[in-house]
Amino acid sequence: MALSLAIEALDAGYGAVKALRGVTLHVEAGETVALLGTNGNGKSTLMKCVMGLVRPDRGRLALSIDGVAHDLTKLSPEAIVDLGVALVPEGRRLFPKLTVTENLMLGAFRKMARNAIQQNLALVFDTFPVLKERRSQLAGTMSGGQQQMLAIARALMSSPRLLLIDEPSVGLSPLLVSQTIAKIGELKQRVGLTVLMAEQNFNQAIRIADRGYIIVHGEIAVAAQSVDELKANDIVKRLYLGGVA
Ligand SMILES: Nc1ncnc2c1ncn2[C@@H]1O[C@H](COP(=O)(O)OP(=O)(O)OP(=O)(O)O)[C@@H](O)[C@H]1O
Repeated sequence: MALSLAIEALDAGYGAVKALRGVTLHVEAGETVALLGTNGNGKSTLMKCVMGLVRPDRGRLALSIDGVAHDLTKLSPEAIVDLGVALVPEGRRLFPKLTVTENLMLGAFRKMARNAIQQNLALVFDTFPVLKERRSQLAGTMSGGQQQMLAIARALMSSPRLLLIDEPSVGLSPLLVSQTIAKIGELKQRVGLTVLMAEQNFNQAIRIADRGYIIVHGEIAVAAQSVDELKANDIVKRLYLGGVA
């Protein structure tokens, strides 16, 4: 199944707060695209728009699945999950008093066949052995890194083709950030996912990204076709690489 995402001239916000202005961005099937920006620049809002959790004021938001376009602006979050999109939210949003397995089961969706759920469970336990070892442990008692793995694994339970990952590095030590990013890269190879990852951590994100965008004050300031192009950009040098633009 070939799935791609196209966002054009998107405006979104919260009343008087204009969080996104004229955002145009695309993610092609099989790509890993980084959406880079510091706090409050609109990354989470963009992810929520794709999931149907925030309704845009203007613009186009569409998935193409095997050449058939689906307008996401009119669909419920459940219908968007049904189409093969899943979000790993910022701050994980796990259920701390539920076990690892219970959290995972909540990621599977209602209409899924029992054997598909079992297959997904086997896949995530194989990908994240620590979750298998700790499957009966309460999510809230696990380390930050393990909780991030669980949040990613839970999103995988709905068999997504497009995974949106919102700031996987938040609250993790440098080593755990590195391990989490490597795991996302590994997963991508393994399951053939398309990934849009919001990150503040430029150097970690570009380890697995094919290309990236820089978002500043709700607008796309840089759209680069490759990581090399991103690194050579003057705005990127100024913001992330300590250079003088
Ligand atoms: N529920 C909300 N109500 C009002 N304003 C909001 C809401 N959520 C976000 N905002 C504002 O929208 C803007 C974009 O926020 P957003 O969370 O999308 O940015 P971000 O780049 O993901 O940063 P962060 O990492 O802090 O989440 C900010 O000015 C923020 O204060």
